[in-house]
Amino acid sequence: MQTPHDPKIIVALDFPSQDPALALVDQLDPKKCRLKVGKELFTRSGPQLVEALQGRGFEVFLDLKFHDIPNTTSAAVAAAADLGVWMVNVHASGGEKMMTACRERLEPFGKDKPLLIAVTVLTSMTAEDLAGIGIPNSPEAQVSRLATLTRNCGLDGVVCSAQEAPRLKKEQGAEFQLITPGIRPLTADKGDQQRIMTPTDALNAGSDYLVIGRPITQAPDPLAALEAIHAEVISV
Ligand SMILES: O=c1ccn([C@@H]2O[C@H](COP(=O)(O)O)[C@@H](O)[C@H]2O)c(=O)[nH]1
Repeated sequence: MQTPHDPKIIVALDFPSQDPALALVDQLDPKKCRLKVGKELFTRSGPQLVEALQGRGFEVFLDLKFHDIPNTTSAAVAAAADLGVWMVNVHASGGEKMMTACRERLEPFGKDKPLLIAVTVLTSMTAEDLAGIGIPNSPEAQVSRLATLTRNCGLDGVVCSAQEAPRLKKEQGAEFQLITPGIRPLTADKGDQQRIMTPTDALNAGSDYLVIGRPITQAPDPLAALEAIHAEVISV
């Protein structure tokens, strides 16, 4: 059962500008969801929007998936920490030195440091896509490998598909956080997502947080869509 102050739903604010994002946010309750700001919205509206969301009482996952040399990436996660975000992420394929540099750079923030998460294999990717970039592993095996690297570097968890959650909880332990996009209620369009799961199945599989965008933001009534998902998952 969820605690009232640890909402499991993270609404992906994939909007082209601040106005439609805030129009939705102003209908939402920070006790029921967190918010994710990704590349499109952040590139348009920047830190000021993140501060506006935090000022409305929401915890923000800054989903910029940093992937660069250790010096650059660790400076970027420190900038995210200065913004006061709840969670920030990097690509695990940036490797051990990069992830370790990021974790170390956040240490001076103490209890105010954001959760540091690494993206494993994007939920839009299949085994064929991995083969296309020279990785012969199945998505599950590649996720598992990158999750082990991530945990060994001392990060808090990974972004993965809920399909990989049972294996990861077994291999990495209960405390290692699993953030899962690719969430699709039964009636929702799959879109470009490949490794998907319903909200209830994802929580039952071991997901700690569900990242949900279009099934809410593109719904005819986004608030009703969120409420329906919230009602579905609150008792899991
Ligand atoms: O592997 C990943 C990593 C990040 N995402 C992000 O999550 C949301 C999902 O949105 P939907 O509209 O529910 O598909 C989106 O912002 C992605 O950038 C992901 O999908 N997969």
